[in-house]
Amino acid sequence: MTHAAFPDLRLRRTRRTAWSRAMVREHQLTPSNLIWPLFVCQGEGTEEPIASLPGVSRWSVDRLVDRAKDAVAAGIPCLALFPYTQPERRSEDGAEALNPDNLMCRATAAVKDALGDAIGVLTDVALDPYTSHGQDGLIDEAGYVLNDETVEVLVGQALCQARAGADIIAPSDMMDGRVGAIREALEIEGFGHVQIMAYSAKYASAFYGPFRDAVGSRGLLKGDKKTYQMDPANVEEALREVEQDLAEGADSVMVKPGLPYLDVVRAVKDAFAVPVYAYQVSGEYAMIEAAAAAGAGERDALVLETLLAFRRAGASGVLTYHALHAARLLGA
Ligand SMILES: NCc1[nH]cc(CCC(=O)O)c1CC(=O)O
Ligand SMILES: [Mg+2]
Repeated sequence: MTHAAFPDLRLRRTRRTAWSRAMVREHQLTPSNLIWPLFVCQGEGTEEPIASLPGVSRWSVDRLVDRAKDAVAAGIPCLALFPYTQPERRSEDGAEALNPDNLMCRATAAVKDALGDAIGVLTDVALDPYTSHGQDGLIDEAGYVLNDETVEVLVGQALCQARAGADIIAPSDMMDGRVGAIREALEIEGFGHVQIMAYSAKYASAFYGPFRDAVGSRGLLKGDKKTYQMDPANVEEALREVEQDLAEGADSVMVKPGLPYLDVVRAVKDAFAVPVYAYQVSGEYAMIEAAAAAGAGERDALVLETLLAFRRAGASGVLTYHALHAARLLGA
């Protein structure tokens, strides 16, 4: 019923003041929704800026611990660690992933030694930072990534990370069956408490470029990852991937990239009552930074709006290179 002069529905009424907007806000973003991905490099006192990710650097283990302390102070509950492996330690079979003294293991142990349970450490399981060909697994003569042979190595990599103190193992390789194999090995080896966050719906995306610079695999990678990462056209297949990883023992699942795949986040959240995470990946970060640098948008507002969008889509949390900045904005 509408009167000539008075609409009977005034949705603007509750938007009039900040206090009122706060009262009717449907979704919240807090620092506890953020996971901060950090890159680790060799050395001491070292910071190596990454050109394609302005504002993001690789840190030597000692300086990584300082970043972890920053995260704790800002209320971030978890870090995700990625190594830049020295070229001479990369090989066809990625054996460095199994070295208990590799950069990832040393970084994980250092953060855990310094901070204990004040912060969680999530470690990435996949071979691309360690292989001389940049693929996430072992390849045959034709360059095809072998599934079952790769899973065996990933199990060893996961155990290596768990022994170093990893709290959450995050397989990002997209091999079939790796979650179950890793879960079983963790149980047998006494790591029943270690979580698995599965990169379940990981797409073969054009948004990973700066990450490959950060871990040093961009120049090495020949071809693409389309025989294991998902086709951006598919969403039903994402649900099947998630279903399988949950059946195999994943504690939480991830959709990656983030913003272009919010529909997938929502579909997964609606279909399964589990924690769903999204990865706002390197190319998304770079887009926001480029927009801000070009004066096309205001950085802080772009960061907070995009992160809130993940919450609206149903994500429990977001992996984002803006985590520290966002957490500080939210805490202010
Ligand atoms: N296992 C590889 C891995 N783990 C996380 C990212 C990308 C993250 C980002 O772009 O921020 C990738 C890249 C890839 O699949 O090539
Ligand atoms: Mg799968």
